[in-house]
Amino acid sequence: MPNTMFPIFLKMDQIQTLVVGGGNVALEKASAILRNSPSANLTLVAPFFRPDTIEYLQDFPHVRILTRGFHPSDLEGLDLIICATDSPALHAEIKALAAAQHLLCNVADTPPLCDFYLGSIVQKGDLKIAISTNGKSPTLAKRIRAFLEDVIPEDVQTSLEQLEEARKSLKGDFQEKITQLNELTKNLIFKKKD
Ligand SMILES: C[C@@]1(CC(=O)O)C2=NC(=C\c3[nH]c(c(CCC(=O)O)c3CC(=O)O)Cc3[nH]c(c(CC(=O)O)c3CCC(=O)O)/C=C3\N/C(=C\2)[C@@H](CCC(=O)O)[C@]3(C)CC(=O)O)/[C@H]1CCC(=O)O
Ligand SMILES: NC(=O)c1ccc[n+]([C@@H]2O[C@H](COP(=O)([O-])OP(=O)(O)OC[C@H]3O[C@@H](n4cnc5c(N)ncnc54)[C@H](O)[C@@H]3O)[C@@H](O)[C@H]2O)c1
Repeated sequence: MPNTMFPIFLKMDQIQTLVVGGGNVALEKASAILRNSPSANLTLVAPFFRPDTIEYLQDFPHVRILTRGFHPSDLEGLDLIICATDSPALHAEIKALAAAQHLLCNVADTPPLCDFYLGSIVQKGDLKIAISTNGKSPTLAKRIRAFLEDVIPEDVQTSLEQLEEARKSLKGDFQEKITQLNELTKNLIFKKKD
């Protein structure tokens, strides 16, 4: 069965996200979000925060840190929730509550409880590529990210900005614009080897 998941790119400053947990895995997931979306509306709730987590979050003063156990009322007003505690029982409880409220839920170490997976993300300026292995090997996803980071030219941002300008200034109907943009980008980044 191929990977049937549907990737989307979320505007994290327009939705509310909660990470439950304050340890290593919570830091991994919170930093994955903030690396991509520094202005994400993010809250973390946990009775105990590891020093590394607190230190990382100091650069993001708008992120709310609640130093207490998870409470079901924490789900009010949320759009996304990521479970990253050391309690599988709590994760199962949160997943059930989230499903009842149509909230999208990720349970970091339990794929069957996830409505969505985090991807490995390549970022070069405005270009962003998300990689998934269908949960089969996050390590391979990481390797493919490193490979793409290496082969995608640093000046891809310049090309993107030029294309944005061209896109705005092109005249003609929709089909003509597509033809012109296809022509402009024909030899831009990757040229098939003969
Ligand atoms: C991509 C990335 C995004 C991120 O987290 O930011 C991500 N995991 C990353 C790294 C990573 N995670 C783990 C290792 C240790 C080595 C290994 O196990 O391979 C490493 C490698 C490392 O850290 O070097 C442990 C692990 N992860 C999951 C399980 C449970 C299981 O598989 O059953 C276990 C075992 C826990 C245990 O042992 O108990 C599950 C998931 N991890 C996913 C995403 C989702 C599937 C993505 C996909 O479709 O590929 C999914 C399904 C759910 C989710 O978490 O969203 C990020 C790479 C970022 C980057 O560097 O680019
Ligand atoms: N550290 C890793 O990279 C890693 C790798 C594979 C698997 N795991 C598993 O993932 C789980 C989490 O690992 P970790 O290293 O992040 O653990 P951790 O001890 O660093 O963090 C656990 C966090 O869960 C919080 N927590 C506990 N009860 C809570 C509650 N009721 N409400 C809110 N938060 C609560 C704790 O306060 C703490 O912040 C563990 O079960 C671990 O075995 C971790």
